Amino acid sequence: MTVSHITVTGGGEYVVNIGRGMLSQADSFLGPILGPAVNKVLIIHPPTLGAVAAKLREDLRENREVLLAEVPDAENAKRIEVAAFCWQILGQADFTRSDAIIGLGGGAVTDLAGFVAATWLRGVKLIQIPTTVLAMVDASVGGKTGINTTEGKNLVGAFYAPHSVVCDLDVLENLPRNELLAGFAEIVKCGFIADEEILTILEADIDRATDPASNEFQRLIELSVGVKARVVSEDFTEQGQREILNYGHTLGHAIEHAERYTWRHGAAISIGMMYAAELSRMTQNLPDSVVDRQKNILESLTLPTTYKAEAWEHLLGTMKRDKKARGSMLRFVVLRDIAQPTILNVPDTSILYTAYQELTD
Ligand SMILES: NC(=O)c1ccc[n+]([C@@H]2O[C@H](COP(=O)([O-])OP(=O)(O)OC[C@H]3O[C@@H](n4cnc5c(N)ncnc54)[C@H](O)[C@@H]3O)[C@@H](O)[C@H]2O)c1
Ligand SMILES: O=C(O)C(=O)C[C@@H](O)[C@H](O)[C@H](O)COP(=O)(O)O
Ligand SMILES: [Zn+2]
Repeated sequence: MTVSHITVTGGGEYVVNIGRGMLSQADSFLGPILGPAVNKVLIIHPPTLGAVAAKLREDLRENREVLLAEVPDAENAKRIEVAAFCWQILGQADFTRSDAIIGLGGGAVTDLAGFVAATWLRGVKLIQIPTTVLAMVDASVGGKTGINTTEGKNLVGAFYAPHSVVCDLDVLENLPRNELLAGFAEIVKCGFIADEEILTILEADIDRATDPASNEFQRLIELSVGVKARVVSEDFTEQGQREILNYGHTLGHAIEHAERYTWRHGAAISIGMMYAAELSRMTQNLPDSVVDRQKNILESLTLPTTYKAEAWEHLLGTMKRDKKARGSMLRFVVLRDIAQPTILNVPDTSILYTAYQELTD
């Protein structure tokens, strides 16, 4: 079993383990990570991972009590009612501050599990076991946890770092292809905001790059986690630098809201990144070649890059609730060039509409 380790220091020091075979030796690998003081573990998981969760429970239960919380699939997990369901299980099982929560699932579950761990007794040990590409490279690392409200995406949450992250690539075996490709949107994001090697690997051979069995795939996971780890270690609570991880998310989150959370996060972010690139071309002189390069890479992953013209007013209204906004000032992450992100303050929304017109079918 070869496992690489990336250390993150934001919000406490922890390790992201990336490799294969870790879950097949769950007790010998996860036991020491949980530690001897943990008597009870709650594994929060979606229905699709019921069998994986049950196996994990069998492997871990010899030395501790293990409970399962099956939560609704995908974005339906990120609701206050679901957090309350988890709190109820923890309360009824007398979970104390020396016990632990495992988030086993995609980004929706790791966001929820993180929020539950941050809020139960004001914080219990959290181990993230991401099971989608997106959750491995992004959601499980960095400690942004949260749920949605009727008004928008991730509007309630906490910064709460995990104790450890376990990315076992073997778990991706049954991940549907469209989910796998959607996760690549965040990998592309890391390439454009911080690390051109990611783009080079994607362009060299997209089939190998997206094959979970290939070395290129593992390298992309490691490079992307590396980008995230560096950024969140510098700025855990998003006082500045961390905002670059929001490239493509201002419009992307508004699209997710407009689509009532039925779209994959990565698909919405793909369009959002094209929008940010158009804004960058208009305001930062981002070369046409970079905008075209981003479009080509996203299209090679079959990710969407255009959206409905008639949606603009609704999207603009939702973007005003973006966490980067300050008063009536919308703020966007834009690029001066590859790996040169900066913030664009937008007092006048006319420029936003002009850029949007470039995206419409
Ligand atoms: N906290 C952060 O920093 C951060 C970063 C990026 C995204 N996010 C959040 O992550 C969420 C999106 O995450 P996602 O794309 O992983 O989606 P997701 O969690 O909804 O999972 C996608 C689908 O894949 C299924 N699935 C998960 N693992 C599987 C597996 N191994 N095999 C088969 N099916 C599997 C799930 O049941 C679900 O239907 C969004 O809510 C987004 O806001 C958070
Ligand atoms: O970790 C971050 O910081 C990010 O912005 C990563 C994003 O990919 C992620 O989607 C995050 O959940 C967005 O957070 P939000 O603060 O814009 O809600
Ligand atoms: Zn994201």
